[in-house]
Amino acid sequence: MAAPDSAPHGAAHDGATRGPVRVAVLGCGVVGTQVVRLLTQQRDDLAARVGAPLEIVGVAVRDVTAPRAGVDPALLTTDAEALVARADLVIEVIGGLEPARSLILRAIAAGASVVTANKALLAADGPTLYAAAEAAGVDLYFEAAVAGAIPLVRPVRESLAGDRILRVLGIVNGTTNYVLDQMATEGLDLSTAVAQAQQLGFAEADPTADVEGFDAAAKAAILASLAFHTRVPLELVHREGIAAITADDVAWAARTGHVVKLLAIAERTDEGVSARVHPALVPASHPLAGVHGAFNAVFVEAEAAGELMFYGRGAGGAPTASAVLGDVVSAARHRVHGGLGPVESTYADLPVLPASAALTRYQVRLDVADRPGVLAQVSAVLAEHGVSIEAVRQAPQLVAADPAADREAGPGAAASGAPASLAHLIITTHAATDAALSATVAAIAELDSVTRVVSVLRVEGA
Ligand SMILES: NC(=O)c1ccc[n+]([C@@H]2O[C@H](COP(=O)([O-])OP(=O)(O)OC[C@H]3O[C@@H](n4cnc5c(N)ncnc54)[C@H](O)[C@@H]3O)[C@@H](O)[C@H]2O)c1
Ligand SMILES: N[C@@H](CCO)C(=O)O
Ligand code: NA
Repeated sequence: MAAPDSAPHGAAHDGATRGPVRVAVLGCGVVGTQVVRLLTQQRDDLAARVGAPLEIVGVAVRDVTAPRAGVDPALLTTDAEALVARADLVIEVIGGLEPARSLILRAIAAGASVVTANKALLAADGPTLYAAAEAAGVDLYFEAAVAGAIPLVRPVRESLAGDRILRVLGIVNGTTNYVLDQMATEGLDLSTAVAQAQQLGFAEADPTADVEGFDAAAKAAILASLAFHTRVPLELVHREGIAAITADDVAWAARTGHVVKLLAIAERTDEGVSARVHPALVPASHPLAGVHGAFNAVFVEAEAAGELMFYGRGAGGAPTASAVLGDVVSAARHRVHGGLGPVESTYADLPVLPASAALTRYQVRLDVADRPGVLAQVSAVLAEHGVSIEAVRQAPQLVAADPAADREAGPGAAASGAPASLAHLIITTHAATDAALSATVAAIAELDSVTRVVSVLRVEGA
């Protein structure tokens, strides 16, 4: 059958059209440049896979004079609003809430399908976008928003749609994994490693989003919502970043057979669902401990499927563009042949529990006076709070050699005049709630024999 001359316009899903699918790209930074490159270089393959050519009708940028390798300057425009009105398919790779949200809504209202990599926006206001797309009968795809190149959104939404997902656990932020890995293997400090991640194109425009766990929390909210068919708002995702992780934490992790990782965990229990992001000690023998650089890895546990592991590049221009292009092909095929991708599924509407209810093991490191009865005092506090000890290890610690530690040791320690015998206690607990552990640690810190609570880290994956 000969292709008609007219291009598919607006929400035309009649399957009769075979003209080019008009594609607008919004944003031409790390990801956008690679999206344009792939759209250009893979033009013939993409046309064959879609069933019609993909025609780039424009690339919206802030500054048309900035050099962009491999992007035809004639395509650049600063008028994103006019551009979306001329497209059948809009790729949003600007990031952030505005103007991305308004442009996506404008595109949807004009009948265009949308592909976005914007987890911040989806986690903050996904339901508005999903509802608009569903009402307009267009696709909204976002594989690149979670774990970059790794197919994860599609498997959770589609491949596992017949199963019951119980848990999602993994590393979903490439920047923080890169940083923690560089601290562990190269001895770099946090800020140097973050600067490297920025240069390599892994980090968000504001890398605080990575370091403070906002990026991972957004991904956890998206994953939990998809996995449990329940809206899990970003505000209910417990979030701790890696800013407080020290070289000392990383070194002690290694000494105790662990690696520090920033984990995102979404769980379903009989009571409801929860999502949390925090650094955790992972046993060196666990597969997640072997995830280096900006790689991501996610375990999905489903009732019938059992445990599945997804691994690959979670950040970077080309890997992220790969996920964007996969979505572009799906959405463009629907423009050409008819059909729609999955819509938001929230029918289960399970209670979203505070993550403080989650049970985890902890490792608590303390500087204590090395004298009889100290261990008994510390153990008594744990017992009083119902926190059960799994293991205790003691190591000599020359705390008096560290002036900062002397200051923190407080007047009591100074009065004792003590170059004293100090020890480092590493206590691993059995599973406890956040609330029980926090109360325990506060009480331990009050003991005269405890000069410093050095760190409290969760232990996962054992
Ligand atoms: N970089 C990655 O590894 C990665 C991975 C997965 C997802 N993402 C997501 O992809 C999106 C883009 O990320 P990035 O790393 O390419 O960011 P980037 O900062 O490199 O690129 C964004 C571009 O958008 C431009 N822009 C800003 N406002 C604009 C406007 N009003 N009109 C047109 N252009 C505008 C900026 O000038 C910039 O060039 C974000 O949502 C990000 O979270 C990035
Ligand atoms: N800044 C993000 C990009 C991928 O979403 C990361 O480091 O993982
Ligand atoms: Na992905």
